[in-house]
Amino acid sequence: MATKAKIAILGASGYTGADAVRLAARHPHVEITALTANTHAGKSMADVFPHFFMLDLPKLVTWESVDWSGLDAVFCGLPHGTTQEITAAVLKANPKIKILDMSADFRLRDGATYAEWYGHEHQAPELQKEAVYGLTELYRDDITKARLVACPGCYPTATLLALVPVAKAGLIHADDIIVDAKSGVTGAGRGLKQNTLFSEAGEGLSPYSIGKHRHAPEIEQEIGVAVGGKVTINFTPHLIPMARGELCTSYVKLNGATADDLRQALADAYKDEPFVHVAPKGVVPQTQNVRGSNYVQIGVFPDRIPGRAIIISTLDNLVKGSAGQALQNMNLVLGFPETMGLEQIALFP
Ligand SMILES: NC(=O)C1=CN([C@@H]2O[C@H](COP(=O)(O)OP(=O)(O)OC[C@H]3O[C@@H](n4cnc5c(N)ncnc54)[C@H](OP(=O)(O)O)[C@@H]3O)[C@@H](O)[C@H]2O)C=CC1
Ligand SMILES: CC(=O)N[C@@H](CCC(=O)OP(=O)(O)O)C(=O)O
Repeated sequence: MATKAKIAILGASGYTGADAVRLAARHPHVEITALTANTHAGKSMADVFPHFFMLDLPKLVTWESVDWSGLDAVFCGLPHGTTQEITAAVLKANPKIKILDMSADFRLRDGATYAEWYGHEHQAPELQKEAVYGLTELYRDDITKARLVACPGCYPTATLLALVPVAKAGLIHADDIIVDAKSGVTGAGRGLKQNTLFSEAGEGLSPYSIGKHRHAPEIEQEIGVAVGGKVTINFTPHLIPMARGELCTSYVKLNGATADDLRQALADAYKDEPFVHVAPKGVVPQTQNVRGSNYVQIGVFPDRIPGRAIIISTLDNLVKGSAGQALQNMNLVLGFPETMGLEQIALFP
């Protein structure tokens, strides 16, 4: 594409939308043409996010007032449940536009599973069928051809990148996986919530949605695709007192393999992947190694219990866990080099 691609970012007054702005603003082939908000519509981006003082950005408007003609791609950083009808309206106005959805609205492939976990029938079932699951490293070819990319949640991205290659190779028992996950509080969005107040999240570690988090069926769906069968996993997320970052510890039962075999299988699977780093033996992944970057780091360790291993994976929930992966997918659907605009090194410490 010779001229710059024109993009809109829906939900730009939220955390994922703002990180999409941060990344897209420095992408050499992108022009940010429209930014939307709900309660913040009418404000400038610098009013809502003062750290954008150096950028000349469009004013925040409601999504209904955007002119979709002439746009090449749209990032959706909207609460789950709101994106289905908005996406349908956008695609009706411009059927050629590419959608990079960061919400959960199009990730589950099965309508009944969606209704069970999200409490209502899907509002755009045809689009749900059309959507491609946007975990870049697993579905690159399909994403390249897609019009609607359902970018995975932060927990599924971290977990699936750690587990899919070893489950697919039969090195672990896919029906005996325990995932213990921790997320920084930006994972819960920018809206005011009691549990993300500094006084309540700042000095504690809180498990939530124990045994029933809506990302469990998303993870099960994709491990199920990898092994060709139905699987159930045990998944417990925790809110941890840091702004951004996520770390998942997966406890697995080995199927005649060793921890070294798992590490080698992961290293082989990701040897050409620009954003997945399989740590050498003994190197412990930590959130600081990936904060602010689009990288994922994975480490494998033998368990003291014979026949078991522990896989640790970490990412930044607002980058590889949402806006970065969406931009990576935008690069694919618009034909730009996949890593363009995404090669920032982690902000350490
Ligand atoms: N935060 C994270 O780490 C991750 C989030 N996600 C998903 O991405 C999506 C966005 O998350 P996040 O950025 O954290 O959320 P935020 O709550 O920070 O932002 C939500 C955005 O959506 C706008 N909005 C809210 N309601 C409506 C509506 N009814 N119609 C139109 N716009 C609306 C808000 O506008 P206003 O501010 O003006 O009210 C705001 O711009 C969610 O689906 C989330 O689950 C996915 C992966 C990681
Ligand atoms: C800390 C926190 O609250 N995290 C969010 C997950 C963020 C995310 O990835 O949610 P989506 O599936 O909607 O994209 C949660 O547990 O619901």
